[in-house]
Amino acid sequence: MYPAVLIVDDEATIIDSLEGILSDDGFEVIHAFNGYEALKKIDSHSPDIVLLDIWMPGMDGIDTLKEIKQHHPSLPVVMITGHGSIESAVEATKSGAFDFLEKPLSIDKVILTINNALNFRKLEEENRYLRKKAIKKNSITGTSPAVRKLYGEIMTAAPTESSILITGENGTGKEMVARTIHQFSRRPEGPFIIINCAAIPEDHLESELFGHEKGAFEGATAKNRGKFELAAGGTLFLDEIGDMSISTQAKMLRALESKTFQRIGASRTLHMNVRVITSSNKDLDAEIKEGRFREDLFFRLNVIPIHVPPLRERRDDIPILVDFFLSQLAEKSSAPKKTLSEEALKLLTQWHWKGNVRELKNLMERLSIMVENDVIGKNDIPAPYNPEIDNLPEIDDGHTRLFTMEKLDQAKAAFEMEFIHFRVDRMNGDLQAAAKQMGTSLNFIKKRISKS
Ligand SMILES: Nc1ncnc2c1ncn2[C@@H]1O[C@H](COP(=O)(O)OP(=O)(O)OP(=O)(O)O)[C@@H](O)[C@H]1O
Repeated sequence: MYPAVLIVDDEATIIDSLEGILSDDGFEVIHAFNGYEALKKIDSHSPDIVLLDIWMPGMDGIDTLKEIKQHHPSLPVVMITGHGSIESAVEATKSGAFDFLEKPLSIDKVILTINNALNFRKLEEENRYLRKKAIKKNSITGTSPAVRKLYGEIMTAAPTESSILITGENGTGKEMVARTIHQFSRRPEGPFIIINCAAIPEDHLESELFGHEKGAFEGATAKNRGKFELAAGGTLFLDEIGDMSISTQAKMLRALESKTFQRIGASRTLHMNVRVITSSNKDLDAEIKEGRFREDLFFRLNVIPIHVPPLRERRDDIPILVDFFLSQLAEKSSAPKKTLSEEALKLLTQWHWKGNVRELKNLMERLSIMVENDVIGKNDIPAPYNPEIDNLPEIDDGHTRLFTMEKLDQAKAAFEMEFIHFRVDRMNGDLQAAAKQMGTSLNFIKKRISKS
């Protein structure tokens, strides 16, 4: 299919000559003599690019451009201008024109500009596609009322510029929520920068956040841009904010209030252009009471609070998450997708999931590697998730000791003792029950135990 170019000009001679040149170059050409006709032709012919004369009677080029951009924001528009009309050119740029062609038109320049615009559009489309894919990959799986409520909160908060504090236990998906907010924010094309306050030594955190000049402190051998600069135009996600020291908290508050900051060792003040999202798995109210977290900073960060509930409070999501992770793993390893038997799934929906979604994700990875069958059964679920499978004791020491024995009888007896004690412990000291389980008599056990 040939790319379609819409030429909009009130001068028939310009249209004729451009039409001739572009048709010879393999473009499909459509024309319009004024802005109104152009808007109609865009709707009826869906051109790939518009060449638009800036000076036209009636609706002029700038007004037509504004209308086009309002209804077709991704359609590239190249303005055709008279020589030296700088003011109109500036206004057209502000209104979203892709480029300019100056009259008298040069054929080579026209073709080059059209191709640039078409390539740019293709790139933009690719970006949009990749972004959609990223959103899908990062999307919060789950249909429980808790997750639906969370989605609602994310969608309300995302398009604002307010600070957001995300709370929730480890592994509940706080980072994922922050990424989703960024993707649906007003700045999705901007960077999403993460800094984990707990993972960075206290004396490095300030320079990581604000950057430093060469020589600002011992070891600062080169200038370094901080995360506030790197996140410009995008979102800065401060994970585990509860671990930030009081002195860094003070600097952070100052920066957020003034919307400016300085690199360490610099005199120049930089303007801050970031959306700040923070997260914490600590109870910040308690931290404030203990004097470890500044209340004024908390209010600054907590303009919109979002709580991510633990997995045990949204067990309905477990089957969906299991299916989601198993699909993801199958895709990654190009192997057939595994499923969980009903009994196996039942076991998992009963577990308390202290490590939340991360723990579930890790278990699915482990099972998909360890289990050969396509259906993962109840017996494949390991301890401690499966109460019917014993949690084996730490036998390493005993193991070594048994293997240092030379005589088989001696090793057998030693093993027997360990085994009996272990089984009796498992039955909370109930010798009768342990004997039954082991298939021996009560007397036999008693004798053995009295020997030890
Ligand atoms: N609802 C969900 N759907 C799909 N994957 C999820 C979901 N929630 C969490 N995950 C996955 O679980 C893992 C842990 O999530 P994430 O890192 O966002 O949690 P977190 O709360 O930020 O953890 P931490 O407090 O330890 O930093 C990630 O691999 C993430 O992709």
